[in-house]
Amino acid sequence: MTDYILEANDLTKSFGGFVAVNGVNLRIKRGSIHAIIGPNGAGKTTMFNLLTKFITPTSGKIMFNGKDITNWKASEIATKGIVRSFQISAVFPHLTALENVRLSLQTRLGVSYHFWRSKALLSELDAEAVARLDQVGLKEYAHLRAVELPYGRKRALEIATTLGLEPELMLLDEPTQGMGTEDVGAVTGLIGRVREGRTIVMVEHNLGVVAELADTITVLARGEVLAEGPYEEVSRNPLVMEAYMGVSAEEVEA
Ligand SMILES: Nc1ncnc2c1ncn2[C@@H]1O[C@H](COP(=O)(O)OP(=O)(O)OP(=O)(O)O)[C@@H](O)[C@H]1O
Repeated sequence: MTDYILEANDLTKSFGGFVAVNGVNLRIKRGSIHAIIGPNGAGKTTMFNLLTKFITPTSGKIMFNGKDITNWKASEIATKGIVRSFQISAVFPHLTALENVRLSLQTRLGVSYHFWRSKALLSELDAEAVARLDQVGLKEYAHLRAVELPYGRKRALEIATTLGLEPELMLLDEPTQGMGTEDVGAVTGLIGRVREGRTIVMVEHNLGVVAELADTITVLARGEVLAEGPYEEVSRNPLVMEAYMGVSAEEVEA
């Protein structure tokens, strides 16, 4: 098995004449947390959508565990161990936290349509769902409907439903977006806890979160890789500072 769970080779995506991602090479090390950052319009979301197969690349290749998955469908990858966190709206608002997690477990086990046949299976699923909720600090919220949960807890629920699918590779799209300091801390801690035994790729704007969690950071700018490395290294890179602050690399160095 290769050291890299996911690799993008010369990945390009054009929308009409506009090149949003341009010849990007990316290697995600097994067991790591890898963050993709960059200023607005850098191509992060496009890259994320390419890696999770929501959109098809114009050219280039994506390899997962050494297998070419470039032409796989989004629906196929989930059953192969790659799970993308869903937007909050995808957590069913009127189901309870427990029911939401149970649904993800049913999806994993392929029992969506006949789960009602077995009471034993249902209680087994319930026990596992409670364990997942406990893992993300939501056990005592199990019987609240998702809509009743505060924002940060909804994100935790979203992560619990993602975990329910037992992903080998978890892709998180801005996990702390729109959160207050307290929730950011809670979700950062949570990601740190659930990383055990898996690889996490995340697009994240909050550099504090990235500094705390990421082993490797890829900085995108104008659709290309500007820098890559650990936080201490990329945060001192004048090209990165320039991209973020809009001053020239020479000015930054001066
Ligand atoms: N479907 C599309 N059609 C045309 N242009 C697109 C499309 N999707 C993205 N783009 C363009 O590609 C560029 C990169 O967009 P993308 O959303 O990937 O950037 P981003 O780094 O995620 O930005 P942000 O931080 O603002 O979310 C932008 O200029 C955007 O306008």
